[in-house]
Amino acid sequence: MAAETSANAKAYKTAVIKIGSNTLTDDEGKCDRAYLADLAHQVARVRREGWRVIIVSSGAIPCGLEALGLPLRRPDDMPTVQAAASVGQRALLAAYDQVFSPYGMLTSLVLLTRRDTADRNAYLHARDTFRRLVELNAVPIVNENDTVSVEQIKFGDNDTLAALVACLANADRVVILSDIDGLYTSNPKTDPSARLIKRVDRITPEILAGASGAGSAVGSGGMITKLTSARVLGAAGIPLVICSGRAEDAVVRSLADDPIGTLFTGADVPHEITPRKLWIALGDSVKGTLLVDAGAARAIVEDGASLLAVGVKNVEGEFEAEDVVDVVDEAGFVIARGLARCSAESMRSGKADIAVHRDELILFE
Ligand SMILES: Nc1ncnc2c1ncn2[C@@H]1O[C@H](COP(=O)(O)OP(=O)(O)O)[C@@H](O)[C@H]1O
Ligand SMILES: N[C@@H](CCC(=O)OP(=O)(O)O)C(=O)O
Repeated sequence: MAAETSANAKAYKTAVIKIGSNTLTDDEGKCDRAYLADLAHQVARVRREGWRVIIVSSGAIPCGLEALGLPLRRPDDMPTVQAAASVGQRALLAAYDQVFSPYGMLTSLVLLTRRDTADRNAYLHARDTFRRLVELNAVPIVNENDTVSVEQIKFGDNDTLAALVACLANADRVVILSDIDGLYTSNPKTDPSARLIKRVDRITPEILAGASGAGSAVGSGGMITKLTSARVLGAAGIPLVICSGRAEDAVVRSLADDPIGTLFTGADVPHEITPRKLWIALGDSVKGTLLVDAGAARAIVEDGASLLAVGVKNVEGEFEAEDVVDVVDEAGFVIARGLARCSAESMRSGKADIAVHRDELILFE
């Protein structure tokens, strides 16, 4: 496959396609090779239409359990989970290779933990590598490095990882292939009156209130992590489609603007998301919450100002300076995420001046 030069780097669009474990496995919980073959066919089609594709694939753990002949449900002990991920990641990549190579598509493997994008240098390396892989026309298969991930450096779900990869790769669209056919007004598995929402221009408090966690023993994150990812992608101006991975031609339709699932349109005027801001948004875990008054909320959202401590009405959680905190408005809606300039204790004691500097604040609104 010929490598492209950077001179024609804009001749294609980049899609990040995230495939959940439920989508990738059959009813018994085994890797569904027929499904992967259909996926490869679809990827080959969209590539002919000018898309370059990065796949964020779950499924290492179930595929490892299958290969090891272990019961096909998530083990309780971490060493078995991590060993299964190690065996399964290899098996999964072999399965991808088998279905992609007949189309002349070359796969690559990228396994990440939070640590790999945690400092600016590591982040920039990851960004450059993704962009180069896409330029070289490879199909990167990305997953969390479950074999070495421990709690402190875990993304924990591939929805977050997909959003991070999309921002790193400067993607034009993200598709989440899920076990559900889109975002509903509430979880349809527990609420029969839930309705599918076909288009979302803004993620409102009502939409967030209707989202809950994973709906199966295999999936992780559920709709909550998808919506957090959607907000970051929205701020970056990257549209997202969430649809059923099992719907016919799901990938082709999602990239062809043929209505399917739920489309999150993203901001018309994207915020500039610097590497540091992206890391704040997705790279670290949130340690506390700052509830701000209406004036402070307006100042940060409308004027792009820093968050001053006088505007913070309540500080929740115990955090130190440089920890990640959510900024919520008086209704409890998360409007931004940022790095605390000082500890929770100093904010409560009124000693602080700036609570979060604007260069370290990512706005979701
Ligand atoms: N508002 C909602 N709309 C749709 N699904 C929801 C909602 N709230 C929670 N869910 C749950 O999220 C699940 C999808 O996420 P998840 O379990 O992580 O699977 P996957 O990895 O296949 O995407 C759905 O099966 C559903 O049970
Ligand atoms: N990294 C794990 C999957 C984690 C995950 O997010 O799963 P899912 O919610 O099914 O997309 C694996 O490869 O099995």
